[in-house]
Amino acid sequence: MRHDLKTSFPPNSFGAQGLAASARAGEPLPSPVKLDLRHVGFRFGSKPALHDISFPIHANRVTALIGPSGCGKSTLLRVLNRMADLYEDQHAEGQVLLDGQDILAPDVDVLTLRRRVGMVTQKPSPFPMSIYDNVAIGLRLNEELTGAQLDARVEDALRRAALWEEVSGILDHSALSLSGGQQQRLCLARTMAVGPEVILLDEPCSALDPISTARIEETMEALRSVSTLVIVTHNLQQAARIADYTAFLYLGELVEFGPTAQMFTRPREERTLSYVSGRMG
Ligand SMILES: Nc1ncnc2c1ncn2[C@@H]1O[C@H](COP(=O)(O)OP(=O)(O)OP(=O)(O)O)[C@@H](O)[C@H]1O
Repeated sequence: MRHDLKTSFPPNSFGAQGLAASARAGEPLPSPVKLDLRHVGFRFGSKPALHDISFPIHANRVTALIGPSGCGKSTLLRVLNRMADLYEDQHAEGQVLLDGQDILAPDVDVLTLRRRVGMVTQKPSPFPMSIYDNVAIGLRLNEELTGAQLDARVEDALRRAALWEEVSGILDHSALSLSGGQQQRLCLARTMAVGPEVILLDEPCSALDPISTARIEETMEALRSVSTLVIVTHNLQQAARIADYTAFLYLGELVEFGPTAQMFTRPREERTLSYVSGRMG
């Protein structure tokens, strides 16, 4: 069933028409599939959390994962760089093809995978070392750079993460002395610095003020030319502003996936319509 937002929503319903207005216009330009999720499932011990999820993540595009709290957004993001490998009782099923190769296969080198698919977690986790070293550590491990080149790359990553102006004079201070929002931007800089092909962002702006949020959104926009981005967000306005594609999850299932403009203006599913109109929280 197709819906016309103009007739489906009462005038004072939660921002649906605003979302429609701010949704990225039209169809995203075609691009190859970077990650292809095929029948992905996930269990915490015997408790299922994701069921039979299949959709493509397009290269050099931003894909937003939206849905009510507990629907499995973070769990799905963690599947994409095999974070769950750290826990014995957590199990993913199905296939996730990265450039055609299944990253859930047992013989995949997880460290190499995580260099290609970087993640910024919801709760910032800076290393207990200086601000500078937090960003430089991955660069030192992966590339041979002179001191000046390293300095330039650290500065560039911190600028893109909208943090440089706050930390340029205290680069040798402990990262743990930063505020929560600053730590989150530091973790974003750390991930971006090594140039992963895919960047997974779990609520990257949840602890940020509006100015930092706008800077991060600009960064995501710019990163699309070099990376593929997957972002979990509760902020539907943000999804509408920055995502080319949106996947709506509910109770561990994929309800609908499509171009963001379509998801916010002409969703195919009644449940998507309820969620984007604020009738389902
Ligand atoms: N370590 C865990 N052990 C057992 N169950 C878990 C664990 N982590 C998450 N879950 C469950 O898995 C389901 C999905 O959780 P997940 O954190 O992925 O949801 P979410 O959509 O990201 O939620 P939120 O928007 O609140 O962050 C929930 O039912 C949650 O209770």
